Amino acid sequence: MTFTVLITDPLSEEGIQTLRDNAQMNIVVETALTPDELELRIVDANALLVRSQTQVTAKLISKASNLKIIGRAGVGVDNIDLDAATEHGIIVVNAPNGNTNSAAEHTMAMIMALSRKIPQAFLSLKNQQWDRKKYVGVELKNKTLGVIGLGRIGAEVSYRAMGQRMKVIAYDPFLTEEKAVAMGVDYGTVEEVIKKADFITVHTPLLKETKHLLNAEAFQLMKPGVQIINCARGGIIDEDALYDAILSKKVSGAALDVFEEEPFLDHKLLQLPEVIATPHLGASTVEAQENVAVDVCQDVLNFLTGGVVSNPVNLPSVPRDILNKIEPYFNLAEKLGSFLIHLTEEVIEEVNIYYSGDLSEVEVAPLTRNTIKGLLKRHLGDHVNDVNALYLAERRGITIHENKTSTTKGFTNLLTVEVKTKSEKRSVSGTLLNGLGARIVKVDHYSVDFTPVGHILVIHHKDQPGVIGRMGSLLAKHTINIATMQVDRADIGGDAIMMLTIDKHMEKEAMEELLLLEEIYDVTAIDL
Ligand SMILES: NC(=O)C1=CN([C@@H]2O[C@H](COP(=O)(O)OP(=O)(O)OC[C@H]3O[C@@H](n4cnc5c(N)ncnc54)[C@H](O)[C@@H]3O)[C@@H](O)[C@H]2O)C=CC1
Ligand SMILES: O=C(O)C(=O)COP(=O)(O)O
Repeated sequence: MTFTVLITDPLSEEGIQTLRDNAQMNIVVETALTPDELELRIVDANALLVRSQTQVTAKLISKASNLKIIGRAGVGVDNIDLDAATEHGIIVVNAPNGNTNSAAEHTMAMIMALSRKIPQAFLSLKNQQWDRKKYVGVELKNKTLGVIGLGRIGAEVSYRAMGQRMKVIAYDPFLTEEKAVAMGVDYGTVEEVIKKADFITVHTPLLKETKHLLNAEAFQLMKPGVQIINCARGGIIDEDALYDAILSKKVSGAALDVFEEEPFLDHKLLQLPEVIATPHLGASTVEAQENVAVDVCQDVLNFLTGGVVSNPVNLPSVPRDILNKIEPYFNLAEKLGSFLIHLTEEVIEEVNIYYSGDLSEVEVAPLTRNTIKGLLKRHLGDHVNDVNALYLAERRGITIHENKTSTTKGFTNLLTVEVKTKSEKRSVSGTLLNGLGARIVKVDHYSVDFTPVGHILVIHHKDQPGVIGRMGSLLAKHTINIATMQVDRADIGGDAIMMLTIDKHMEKEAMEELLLLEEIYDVTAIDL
């Protein structure tokens, strides 16, 4: 099988080579496509690789009928419509670690260039002016740097600023006072950071909550003469408010690497002598580009060849050691879901999943996704996958509860899935037997033991002599060979169940004839 990988932003060749080395990958590099051209090219793509420039909109995703994965060679995924990708079952991966250092170094370069007006002085010198008075700067030593967003880059910038003998005060929703002390920074609320800082640098993602985080109101609270740095995302700072704050002299300088609209050739902020800027160069170093391209291409390759990805954005990331423990259960979970969905024809309102024994001690979210994937596939088809299973269930109003219990019923691990509809509750339990793989061991309250593969018949009947023989003869008449068979009953002469695995698909006609047998209440044929 060949996979088409479409690359639409410039990516380091070192990364692309990882893909080229695999004979299954057909690499198409097209870095100058218009949005209309991209809509045509996306149709054949199985993977799309981008940086910040390609806009991966919901409209584009709706045309991407063969797309399985979007790889972002970098951190920010605000150019990708994540909801649309998730809804279409497309996994999004990024490369969050490879450009941290470069982005932090660029931020420091901007702070130093800003404080000493280096770009302005250079420009003036190039214009044959030897002007020393105009370009008097300020020292960084003993000044306070306010850091908003103390993640990977924010932290690296803080350490470097401390090296310049700056004081650092930071705000991040995940920052505790203890952690701040351990890092050597002061802890503050956004308002405290904004009020106390001589330089303010933002390092958050662009989210609903961070859009225009620095707005007219925030500028009001700042120290007169404050200097502003944005090497994170355009939109975190309200550009109109920054423009006004510079004109009013509240802000004495700003260094911007990113903008609300990119790319551009003309921007009103660049008309102001207090503003220095670079065209989104934070991650533009040889090292960072190599790192992010290698990381993201490796993840794309892993995903397309059935492996596990390291940096999923629209799936919770599970550490490798935990994944190793739960991966063997993926098939069991999906099979239980696929089996159970056949036991009811009513609308499912609730799913309860019980994890017991060994399973009560591990991270089970990926197993829940596999179970729900199995459940939904019968009616929604093969486009249901790990990425969109929970989203699709939620959209259908199905509530899902995960429960961990210590009741193992003698099994070392037991996974029970129960569905509730308006009028009934159906359940199935399975286990992973050492060396024997997945087994279904309970269907509703009946004990059984069979491998959930192939053609399965679930027959509810009255416990009575002769019924098994009549059923066997009828299947023989239709040349249906029984591979395995189990019987269990509630009471002698009461309700009973037969679980059969058969060697071919059960045709409708044979089903109807089985139902004519007076002791048989219902028959469900399941192909797993
Ligand atoms: N200019 C460039 O070329 C580059 C820009 N970036 C951008 O830098 C930003 C940060 O990247 P990383 O540090 O790698 O991400 P990260 O995820 O490690 O850190 C982001 C931090 O922002 C915090 N945060 C979220 N909402 C916040 C809020 N309302 N107030 C304060 N903090 C908040 C998060 O808790 C997190 O700790 C991203 O927007 C990324 O896209 C990253 C690399 C290069
Ligand atoms: O990684 C990020 O978030 C960046 O902003 C880098 O963007 P780029 O890959 O250089 O277009």
